[in-house]
Amino acid sequence: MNQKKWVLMATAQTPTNIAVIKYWGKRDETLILTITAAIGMRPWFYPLMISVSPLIQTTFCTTTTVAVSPLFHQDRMWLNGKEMSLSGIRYQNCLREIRSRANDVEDEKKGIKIEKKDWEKLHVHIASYNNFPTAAGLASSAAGFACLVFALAKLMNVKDDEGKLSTIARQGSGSACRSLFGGFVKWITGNKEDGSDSFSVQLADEKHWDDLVIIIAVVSSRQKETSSTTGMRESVETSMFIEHRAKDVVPQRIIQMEEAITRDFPSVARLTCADSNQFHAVCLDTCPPIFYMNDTSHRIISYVEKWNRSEGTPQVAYTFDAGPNAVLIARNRNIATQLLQRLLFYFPPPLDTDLNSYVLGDASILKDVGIQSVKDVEYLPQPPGISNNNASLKYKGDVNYFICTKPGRGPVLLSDESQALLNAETGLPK
Ligand SMILES: Nc1ncnc2c1ncn2[C@@H]1O[C@H](COP(=O)(O)OP(=O)(O)OP(=O)(O)O)[C@@H](O)[C@H]1O
Ligand SMILES: C[C@@](O)(CCOP(=O)(O)OP(=O)(O)O)CC(=O)O
Repeated sequence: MNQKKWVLMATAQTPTNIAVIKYWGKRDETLILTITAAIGMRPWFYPLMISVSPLIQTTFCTTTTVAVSPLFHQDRMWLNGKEMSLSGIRYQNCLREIRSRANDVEDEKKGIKIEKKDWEKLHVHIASYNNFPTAAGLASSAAGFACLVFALAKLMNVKDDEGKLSTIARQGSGSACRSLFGGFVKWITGNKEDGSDSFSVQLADEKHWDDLVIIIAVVSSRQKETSSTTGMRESVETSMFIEHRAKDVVPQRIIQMEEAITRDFPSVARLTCADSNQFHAVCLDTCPPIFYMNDTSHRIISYVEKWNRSEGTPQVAYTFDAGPNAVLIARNRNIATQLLQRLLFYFPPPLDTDLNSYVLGDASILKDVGIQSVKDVEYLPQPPGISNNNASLKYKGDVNYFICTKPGRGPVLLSDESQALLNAETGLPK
């Protein structure tokens, strides 16, 4: 290793993912091994071109820069601008595993040569930023740990494929195991005690079903009271229902969901809604009970259920992770337009809201709905099938904002150094 004062960096971006068959319950807390398989989809990656600049932003993603330098005296991490400790077992396990797979790295332009054996002595700096609420039931740990492992793997020239990397990300957070791929991803339970057969596989990539449209209703950005880690531990300890779910329900649902992903929307919708409801029923069966959804979440469920029933076949699926925020999957753009129209009718923004901050992501759906300003929302027609008595039932301000997006891709490396979160000379946050 040459001793000049250099800093070598890599920056990656990873969208978060939503589970359509939920992971809830561990059989090993340290290695993070699940009691059931789980299937997730990658919805939250919608490139949003900002017209006045060449910047490409993404909706709901984590950006992580990792750096290595002989200047660094210890491993350090900054999350959303604040320094945090890396002493926790999850971070330590990820760092140890990835370091053990590091290879020789050479950057001829910068005159940097790191040999495989040097990695044990070198320290890393990590800066990560979530452009969405952290620890609020929007899977920040999934995007966060997947992005960290992916970025470190690139920096350290780790040759393992995404499946192998998923076993490392899994040790940061279970849901991160599914986040190394785009599209639909299955986390295989595995049987081995060391967890080596508990990894993820891609079932279908993001292009396989790209007419799906996803609308996320962010009902609350507040940090939830019971983290997923604590919640699922308490469910395993106290819920009788969780065993039935793990033994008799999820194995069949996984098989059915894999079949349905061949573009059978009604089956995907039925399975997704049923699994979300059952996961929340397990939370309720936990002692003390865990309430992740709120009245707004319940209202959204009943609107979708009524609509689906009136059509005779599901048009929209809903699913809720460990929080009140709804992820709604529409079978195509036409249905998504109707869905957004209905959502805006029931949950109009307060009058002083800028529409561009109320509907984020692919806001072009707003045009299809025929809305240009907040004022237009007031004149939206009443959704069919509601009696006039209920027409006045509007819940202004109960949804913080909506995001329109599509199935998305997996982690990507950002080659443009201006997007790095660490300074290229000091390796400290910019
Ligand atoms: N960008 C990130 N990089 C590294 N770690 C992160 C990042 N974002 C979040 N985390 C870790 O994940 C923790 C939050 O995980 P938690 O499971 O409580 O919430 P969540 O993932 O947002 O919600 P849920 O999993 O229920 O959808 C944070 O306290 C932090 O330790
Ligand atoms: C409801 C879920 O979102 C739970 C996610 O739990 P986490 O992956 O956040 O938990 P840990 O493994 O303890 O970090 C369902 C899912 O993503 O499958």
